[in-house]
Amino acid sequence: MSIASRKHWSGQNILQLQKAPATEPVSGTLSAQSDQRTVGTVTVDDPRIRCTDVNVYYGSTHAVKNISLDIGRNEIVAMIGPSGCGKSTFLRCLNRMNDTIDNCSVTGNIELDGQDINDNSIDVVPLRARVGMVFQKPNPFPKSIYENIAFGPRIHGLARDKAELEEIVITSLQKAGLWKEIKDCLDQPGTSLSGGQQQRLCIARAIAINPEVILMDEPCSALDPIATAVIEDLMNELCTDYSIVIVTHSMQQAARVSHRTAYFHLGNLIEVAKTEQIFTHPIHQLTSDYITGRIG
Ligand SMILES: Nc1ncnc2c1ncn2[C@@H]1O[C@H](COP(=O)(O)OP(=O)(O)OP(=O)(O)O)[C@@H](O)[C@H]1O
Repeated sequence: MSIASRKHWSGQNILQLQKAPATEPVSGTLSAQSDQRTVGTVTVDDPRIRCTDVNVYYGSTHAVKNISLDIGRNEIVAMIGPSGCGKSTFLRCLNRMNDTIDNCSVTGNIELDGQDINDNSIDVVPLRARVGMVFQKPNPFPKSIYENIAFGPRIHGLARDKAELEEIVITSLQKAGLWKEIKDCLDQPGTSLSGGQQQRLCIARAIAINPEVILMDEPCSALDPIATAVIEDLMNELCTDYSIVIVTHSMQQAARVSHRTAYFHLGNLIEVAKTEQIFTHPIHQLTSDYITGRIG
């Protein structure tokens, strides 16, 4: 399905809002001075992930402040906001990637299918398979295309034999929209692919270990517009099987791909709402200022 034929809003009205003169007051918004409780509904029915009162500290720096947010099943949630507002830090909480950072501590509660992911009994290796991650810069292993995909299922024991492993490799590459392009060169290094193909290889690698959620941290920032459009179309297809959380600096991208958008500012989650509403009728003054380019 192409971006144009998506069932959710495709972002046509953003520019209209961005054209508003910088001095024009935006009616019906809360003032920037009001308290920083999140505007909008942070919960959804039967969430895949439920975050409650999450705080993250780097030493004495309070980077994420008391954030509560649900991620629904088959939902794409975009996180937007100015540089340094805590989007990536919050994203990394969802599969405990912050555990790898020395002075980083996380408080609050994060549940995946009702299970506390920070509980002592949780093994982060299977957790990170269930909540996969795609990074800003494609990072294929220095191995063949085939091995990039086969490695995860092999170490997680997902295939009983070679034939099953091969089937996982093929299915994952098909789901990532890469199979037709590379089916005749599976032995070539993953690094020999173009940037956009490498990013889809990384998505296929995440898919191969049966994730429930895929986290994407600016997955298109190193890609050209055509490769970006391919990834965006792919996200639209993948959300029939997975929940997706994407951090993006591109409001147009958030508008095109996401069902809900969360606006972050200085470590706070300011507002969360259906994407169309955020970009056409934001409630909070800070959201409105960001959408209209007054802060950035
Ligand atoms: N490893 C780290 N050690 C110390 N402080 C950090 C670390 N990573 C991030 N920070 C700080 O935490 C805050 C939030 O950073 P984060 O990278 O999460 O923001 P962001 O919204 O994703 O920014 P950007 O859009 O620029 O990627 C910033 O003040 C940043 O300097």
